[in-house]
Amino acid sequence: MSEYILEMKHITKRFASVVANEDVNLSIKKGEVHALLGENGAGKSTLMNCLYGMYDSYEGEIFFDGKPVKIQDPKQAIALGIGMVHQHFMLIPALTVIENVILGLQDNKAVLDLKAAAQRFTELGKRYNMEIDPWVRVEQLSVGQQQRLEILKALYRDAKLLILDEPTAVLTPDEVDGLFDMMNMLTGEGHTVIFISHKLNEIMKICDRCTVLRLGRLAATVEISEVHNRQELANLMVGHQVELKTDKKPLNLRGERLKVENLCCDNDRGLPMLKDVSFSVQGGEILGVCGVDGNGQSELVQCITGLRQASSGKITITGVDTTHFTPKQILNLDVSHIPEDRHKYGMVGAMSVEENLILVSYDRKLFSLHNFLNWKWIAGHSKSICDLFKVKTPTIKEKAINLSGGNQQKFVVGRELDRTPNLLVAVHPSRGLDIGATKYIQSQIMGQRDRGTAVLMVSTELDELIELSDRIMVMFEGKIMGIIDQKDASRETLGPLMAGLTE
Ligand SMILES: Nc1ncnc2c1ncn2[C@@H]1O[C@H](COP(=O)(O)OP(=O)(O)OP(=O)(O)O)[C@@H](O)[C@H]1O
Repeated sequence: MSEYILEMKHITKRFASVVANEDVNLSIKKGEVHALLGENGAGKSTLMNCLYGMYDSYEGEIFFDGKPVKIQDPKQAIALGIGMVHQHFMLIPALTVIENVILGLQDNKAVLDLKAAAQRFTELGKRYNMEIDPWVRVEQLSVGQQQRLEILKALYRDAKLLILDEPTAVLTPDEVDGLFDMMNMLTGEGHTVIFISHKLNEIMKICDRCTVLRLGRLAATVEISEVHNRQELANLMVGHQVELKTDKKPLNLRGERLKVENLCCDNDRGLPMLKDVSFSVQGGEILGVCGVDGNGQSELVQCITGLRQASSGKITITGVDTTHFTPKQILNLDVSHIPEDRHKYGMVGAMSVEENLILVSYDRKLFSLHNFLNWKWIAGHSKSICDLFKVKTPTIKEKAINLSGGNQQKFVVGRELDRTPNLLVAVHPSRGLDIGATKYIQSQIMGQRDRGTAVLMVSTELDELIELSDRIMVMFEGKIMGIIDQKDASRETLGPLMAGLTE
C-alpha cells in the first residue's frame, strides 16, 4: 500500500493566457499535516481547486489512495473523502447551520430527519471542541464560527483528507490553538490535512512537511524539522532574502480626528453589541483594537463608517458630528475603510480591477471630464496602484473576482491608502496576504500615520497590533476593557482583558 494518500503529478492549469499551475507535483503522506506555501497568486488555491473538482479541465494525473482518479466536480471529491474549507466560505447565510450542513447531501434520510442530523452534527462538534447551535441562521454566526461550521461540514461528510485554505486568517489566538488541537486529534485518528497558510510561525508549529509554490511552479518540498526558522521559509517562498521588520518613527500627534462618545448599538437581532463606548484617536497615531471576534469590533467599525446606526451616543470625525451620516457623507470627509469582508463591502467581483479602483472616487473631477468617465486617466491611476501594491493581474480589465484572494486584498488596501485620508479605519488589513505583501502594507499604514492620518486598526493578529499600534484598546462583550500603551502591551497584558478579566 502506498504511504501517500494523494499524489498530484505534472498538474498544469491555465485560465486563458494565465498559467496558474505549471507542471506541479505534490505528494501528501497519510496522517501528516502538509503545508502549501507561496506568494499571493502563486497558484495554491488553483492547485487545490483542481483536486477538489472545481474545474472540469486540467492537465496531469491525480492518484488518491493509490488509485488514479479524474475529479471533475466537488461531489466526486467529497465521495472520495476529500473535504475543503475555502478562504471564502461556501455557506448560505439565510439558511440554518444544519440546513447548510445537509445541503447537497444525497442521503434523503438526513434531509427529512433534520433532528437526527442536528444530533450527529452536535456530537461531532463536541468531539472536536467546536460546538455550534445547529438551529441558528448562518448570518447570525461570527466569521470564526462560520469557519468552524465549514470544517464540521466536511467532517460530517467523512472527509479523510481535509484541505484548509488559510484557516487561521479569521481566528483569534485561542481559536487558533483550538484548531491546532483539533488538527492533532484528526491526524491522530488517521486523517490527513493540507494546510494553506501565509503564517510561517504556524507552519513551523503544526506542519510535518511543506511544499512551496513560486509563480505557479513547484519550488521545493521540505521537512519542517529541517527548517531552522521562518526567515528560511520566507526566503524559499520568495526566492530571495525578505525583510521581516517594520520601521517605526517616534509619535507625532496632530490633534483629535475621531471622537466616539458613549456609543451604544444593537445588532440585527436587537441585542446590545456596543455598551457605552468612548475613546478618541489623534492624527499621527495608530489605535489598535483587539478582542475575540464578535465582541463589538464589527459594529464599532460599522457605526463609524456609516454602515450601521448607533442607538445612542455620538461620533465626531474631524470636528463634524457624523453620528447619523451616510457612508457616502463619511467618505467625503476623507475617511478610508479597509473592510472586514472585502467581498461584501470592499469590491464588486463582476467589475474589472480598474472599475473597482475608482469605486470611491469616480464622481470626483480627477476621473471625469464633462461628466463622462475618462478611461485613459482611470487606466493610468489603476496601473500605478497595481504597480505600487504589486497586484498580480493579467490586465486591469480583469474581473476582480478572478484575482487570487491576496491580490484582491492588495487592490482594496491600495485604493483606500491611495489618498491620504484624515481617518483610516483598517480591519484585518493584512488578511490573506503573503509575508512580503504584509510587510509592505504594514509599512504603508505606518507611512499614513507618519503623514498625520488617524488610524483605527482592528485585528485579531496580536503580534501585528503590538508591532504597529501606539495604543491598544481591548474590547469584550461590547465594552472597552482598557486602553494600553504599546510599551506595556504583550500577550500577557492583553490576554486577560480579552477574556473579560479586569484584575
Ligand atoms: N477563475 C480564474 N480566472 C482567471 N484567472 C484566475 C482564476 N483563478 C485564479 N486565477 C489566476 O491564477 C493565479 C493563481 O491564483 P491562486 O488563487 O491559485 O493563487 P494563490 O496562491 O491561492 O494566491 P493567494 O495567496 O492570494 O490566495 C492568479 O494569477 C489568479 O489571478
